[in-house]
Amino acid sequence: MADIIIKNGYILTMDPSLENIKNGVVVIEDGRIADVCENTEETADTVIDAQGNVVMPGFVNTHTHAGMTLFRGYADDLALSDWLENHIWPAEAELTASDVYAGTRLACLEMVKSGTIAFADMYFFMEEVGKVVESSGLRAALSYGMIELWDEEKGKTELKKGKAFVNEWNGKAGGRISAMYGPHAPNTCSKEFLMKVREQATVDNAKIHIHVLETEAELNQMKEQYGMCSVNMLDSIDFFGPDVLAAHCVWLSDGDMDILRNNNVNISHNPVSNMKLASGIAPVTKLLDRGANVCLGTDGCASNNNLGMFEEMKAAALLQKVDTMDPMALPARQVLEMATVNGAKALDINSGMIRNGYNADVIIVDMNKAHLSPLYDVPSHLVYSAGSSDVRTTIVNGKVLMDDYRVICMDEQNVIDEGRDAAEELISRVDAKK
Ligand SMILES: O=c1[nH]cnc2c1ncn2[C@@H]1O[C@H](CO)[C@@H](O)[C@H]1O
Ligand SMILES: [Zn+2]
Repeated sequence: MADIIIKNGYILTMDPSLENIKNGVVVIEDGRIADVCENTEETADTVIDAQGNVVMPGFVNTHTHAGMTLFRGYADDLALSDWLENHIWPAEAELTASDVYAGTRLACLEMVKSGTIAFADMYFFMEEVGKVVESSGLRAALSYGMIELWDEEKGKTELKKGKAFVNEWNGKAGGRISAMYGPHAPNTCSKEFLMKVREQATVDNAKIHIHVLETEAELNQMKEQYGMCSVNMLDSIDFFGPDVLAAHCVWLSDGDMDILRNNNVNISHNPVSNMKLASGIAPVTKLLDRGANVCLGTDGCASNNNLGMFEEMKAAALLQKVDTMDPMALPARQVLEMATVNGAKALDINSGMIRNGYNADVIIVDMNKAHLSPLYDVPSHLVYSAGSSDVRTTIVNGKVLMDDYRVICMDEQNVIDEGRDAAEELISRVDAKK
């Protein structure tokens, strides 16, 4: 007997070797997808009727600072340097472990509700993030954000903290958690420090998560300091490889794109954050044309201001169209791949497709809605018309985290209340310091 059978749904497999099934069945057993077919004789403890729904792989959000939900709407409409240096960093200086716990719970609640099954996080007090991920049932690739700022002593303690986190958390929660090294960016960490991080990551067999060329200011600073851009500098120290997740990558030359592609670097595109902070437009179409693995991320809630992947997909598609002045650029199907298949590849998890043997990380999207009728083309609706609140059911590792709009893995109202309380106290501490 199977654990879960989802029947009568439109199965959007995202598997290039398996066509979508108009009225199909997904069988889940021991955390894995055991069968994808038109009919089954199999029985299960839980049978979900997905009539009028789309059954698809859940989203992978490849760049977040989950705890920053506490700063949602706190400092908007500012330039990135002003935003970060005068508002966010002073506020983060007051953050406590319990704040990050509350903020991350709020983030995980939002992700479960909006169909995200895994996320790549870079922040502080990462043990708290680990605890929240472990109890929520989600998957995550977690990294302690190391900010060295050309201070050798600080660099040593930062790397030590990063390493302690990697050693303790890599592979935790039955493999749902992986731990990465998180050097913040090439303009906040020295070349020497980045070399040490690269070496340590190889020794520990851990991946690396880093911001790369998010702004023109970073590009200019790097040129002044090293006589070359971030990508060339990182390439000169053999930093790149398929184990690197580079967020943003907005200010790339054609040569940079070749370097990223040739080194199989995973690129997390964050269009909403890039638009909100006016960072620029990443050359996504060119990267994809080269065969680079480009996935999607929301960035933190202070620059988005939510963690919804539906919005992110739509923004990604529209932004490429207007940038290239080509309405055929980044079509719906391709942007869905970025949000699922490519994200799973970046985090090296067997998710992102509805395929036999893959992780049972499945979402059910309710299409029986006014704004989703009529329905001609499923990918088109998912990218251009659907929204986070259309997700009905979220399953991760074969466990139902949200069942028919009811969150099971946590107490929803409690998480909202505690997040709000933590934010209020945090900001009053910040104000008191002014
Ligand atoms: O868009 C961004 N660019 C650069 N840094 C960011 C962005 N969003 C958040 N952080 C910052 O990165 C650190 C994570 O450890 C935090 O300081 C967070 O505020
Ligand atoms: Zn970021």
